[in-house]
Amino acid sequence: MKIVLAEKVSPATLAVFQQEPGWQIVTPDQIKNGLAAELSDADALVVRSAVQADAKLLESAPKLRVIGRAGVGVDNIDTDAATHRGIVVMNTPGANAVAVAELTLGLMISLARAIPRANSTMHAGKWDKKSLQGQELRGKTLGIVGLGRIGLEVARRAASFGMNIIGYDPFVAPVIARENNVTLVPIDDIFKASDYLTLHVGLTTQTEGLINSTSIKIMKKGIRIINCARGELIVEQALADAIKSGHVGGAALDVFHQEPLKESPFYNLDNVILSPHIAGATDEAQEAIGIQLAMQVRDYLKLGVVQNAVNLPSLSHEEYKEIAPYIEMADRLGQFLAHATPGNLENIQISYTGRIAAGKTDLIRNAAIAGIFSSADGGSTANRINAAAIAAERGIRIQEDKKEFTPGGAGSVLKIVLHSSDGDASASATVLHGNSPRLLSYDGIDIEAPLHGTLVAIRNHDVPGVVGRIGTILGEQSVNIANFALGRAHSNHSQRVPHGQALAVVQIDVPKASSATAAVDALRRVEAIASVRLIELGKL
Ligand SMILES: NC(=O)c1ccc[n+]([C@@H]2O[C@H](COP(=O)([O-])OP(=O)(O)OC[C@H]3O[C@@H](n4cnc5c(N)ncnc54)[C@H](O)[C@@H]3O)[C@@H](O)[C@H]2O)c1
Ligand SMILES: O=C(O)[C@H](O)COP(=O)(O)O
Repeated sequence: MKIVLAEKVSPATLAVFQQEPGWQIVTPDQIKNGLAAELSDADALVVRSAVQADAKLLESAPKLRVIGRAGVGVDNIDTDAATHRGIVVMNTPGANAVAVAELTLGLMISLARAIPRANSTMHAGKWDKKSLQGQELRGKTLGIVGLGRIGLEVARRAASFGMNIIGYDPFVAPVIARENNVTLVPIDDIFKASDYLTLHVGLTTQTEGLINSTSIKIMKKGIRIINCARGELIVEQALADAIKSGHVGGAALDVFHQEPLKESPFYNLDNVILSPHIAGATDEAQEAIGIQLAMQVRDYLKLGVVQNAVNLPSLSHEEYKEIAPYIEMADRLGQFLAHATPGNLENIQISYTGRIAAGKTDLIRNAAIAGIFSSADGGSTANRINAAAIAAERGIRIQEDKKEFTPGGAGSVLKIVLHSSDGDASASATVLHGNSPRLLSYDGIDIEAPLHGTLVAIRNHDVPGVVGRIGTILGEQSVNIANFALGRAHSNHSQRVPHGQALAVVQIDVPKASSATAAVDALRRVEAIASVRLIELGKL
């Protein structure tokens, strides 16, 4: 495996990767011919906030499977382009929350007590005591926009200063706010009531330019604004103008539209404190982030475990372990069904029944689609990350339904129905003995067959002698049978399979048996034959 660390990460990050025998780790100082060239054979890319992992850069990384963001914000990564290419993007939520919260409190106190100016005047040999009288935080109103991991850490600390805390976050439960002494209010009330306003939201189309000339106008005179989230949340010129006019009493900014900051409307404004995007940069946070990210990237590359992905729902290690056999089963079921089904695909219907229906099913869905595509077109680039996106691009509709509880305790069953130009085809499967994928039905005929190795699916007339002849032909061709499963059509079962037909799914010990299957196909009483080879895909 080749891991490219495009930005400085803690030594602990490197140590995790270095423990893997044979893994090549490229550190930022070893990147001599540009990042794009380095990525041409890389499996993983690790970035912080400076490197722009855009669509163009990703084009130069044909083997890339994962981008690890050592931190929280992923606005420097084109996650759509990554998803399209089947690349998982993962970050380390929460690992730097305390670091950012502590700097936020530090900046609030610095604004209240003009600590930077006290320091610089002293270093200039001045004793400027008279101009340095400040205010207390106690009793002031703090408005927090974004009550996620960082926002709540800020709230807890601000409460100990005796501040009144109001917050705005449309996605937080009132109980969480209450438990952290935060009163939830509409965003305009945050602007109107806050003495201090701190931003802790990610950069999205909703949050970009949140602080602008219009929102500033309704803010309380003298408000102080702290931004340790993303520069683009603030229209910088509007804030600088409001500070110059005295409407805004001060600002402390850790993040900017352009980083590194080269020129700024905030330069030389006395009551503006600037820091170079250091809110998350503490020894403790970087150590925690580095170890967490390296382990996530390693586990994904080695085991396929997807943790803290931003382009797929996150799974804990335990959740992943539970659904991993169903992911594999879905892939094989998709392959089986697509191989055995002719026609142009229009619609894929995936039904989850039992325990799997209660959990996160995106990876199972994507694996099923990837399996279908891998059989349908040999050169498919669909994988378990991008399969649903590729289906959407191809105009293939995906329908999903879930039934958590089933009468009779049938366990977890996945059913796929392919609607194609030639009609419908369906198959269902489950996992037995912990990790053995089993076919349960095909085209409405119940059967119980292993979903691995090389399978030959044969539809024949349900009359005596056919099964024996199939066995004889395979034997004559020296094809050993590993498993022979039989099922029969019942009336009202399937329109595709008329009553009086049977299904045999034969697992054979050779990867190909063209002459044997041709001989079986030639049997007078065999209605149809489809040869299916299911490949052991391993983990992602
Ligand atoms: N300066 C730094 O070094 C630094 C370090 C870490 C994080 N950050 C930034 O801080 C941001 C917050 O980090 P976090 O770990 O708390 O993330 P988080 O995902 O835990 O919290 C973000 C919160 O914002 C809320 N939210 C989303 N849209 C909103 C909207 N329109 N209005 C109000 N709230 C909204 C979400 O519900 C969530 O609770 C990150 O996205 C990142 O950009 C900066
Ligand atoms: O989103 C984050 O985690 C912060 O912006 C930290 O960015 P950094 O890794 O470049 O310090």
